[in-house]
Amino acid sequence: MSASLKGLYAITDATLLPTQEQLLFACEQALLGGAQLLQYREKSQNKRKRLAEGRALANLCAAYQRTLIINDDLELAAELGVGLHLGQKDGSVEQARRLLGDQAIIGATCHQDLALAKRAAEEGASYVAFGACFPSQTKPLASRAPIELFQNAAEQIHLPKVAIGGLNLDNSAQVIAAGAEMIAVVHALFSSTDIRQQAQAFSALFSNPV
Ligand SMILES: Cc1ncc(COP(=O)(O)OP(=O)(O)O)c(N)n1
Ligand SMILES: Cc1ncsc1CCOP(=O)(O)O
Repeated sequence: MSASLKGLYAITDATLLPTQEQLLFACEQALLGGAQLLQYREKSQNKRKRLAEGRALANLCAAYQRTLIINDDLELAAELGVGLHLGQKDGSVEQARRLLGDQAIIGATCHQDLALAKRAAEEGASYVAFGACFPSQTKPLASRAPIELFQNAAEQIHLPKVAIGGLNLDNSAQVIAAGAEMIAVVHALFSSTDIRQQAQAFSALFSNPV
């Protein structure tokens, strides 16, 4: 299945979605609302829980022909046969590419650093992620990336660029206009009382740029 690396990138959060039932319901709503990528971001060390939830999300994504991305955990991504997102301390993109194969979607955190993005591209990343664009409730200590970075990146990095951090319906349009192909959202999506409708509203920003 070839993934579309343009649009809304939904990222789960265990505080907002503590049970597997809530997780699956919320993620299905996000997919129904048009999320193109879904990332399972689960920081617990409970391997059994991570495997069970990861497997359930992989099945859900397969049913909707969307791609699941596992945050940080190459072993779990390989076991499920899905994509992977790596932070700078989570292992090398090159090694992940060797293990997961040519078709896997592999993303890399590049903070606000174009040199990191160039290296990720050379190592075989599918997308690069910059942020935090705005103050983030989910990750308050995340370093900040200026919006202008996306304009500079457009000339130098020939991969889809994902924006993350504090993105909501009021501030995402300017990041898309600056050149981000995807916006990755946790709080403004999964804290919504109507996740499907919220996902639709985020997705519409890509078809109706302001
Ligand atoms: C799409 C996307 N971009 C950046 C991150 C941050 O990843 P990382 O640096 O590994 O930090 P944690 O998410 O592990 O706190 C991401 N998860 N997804
Ligand atoms: C994982 C991560 N990395 C930088 S900001 C962030 C959290 C994004 O969550 P939110 O959309 O709630 O700000």
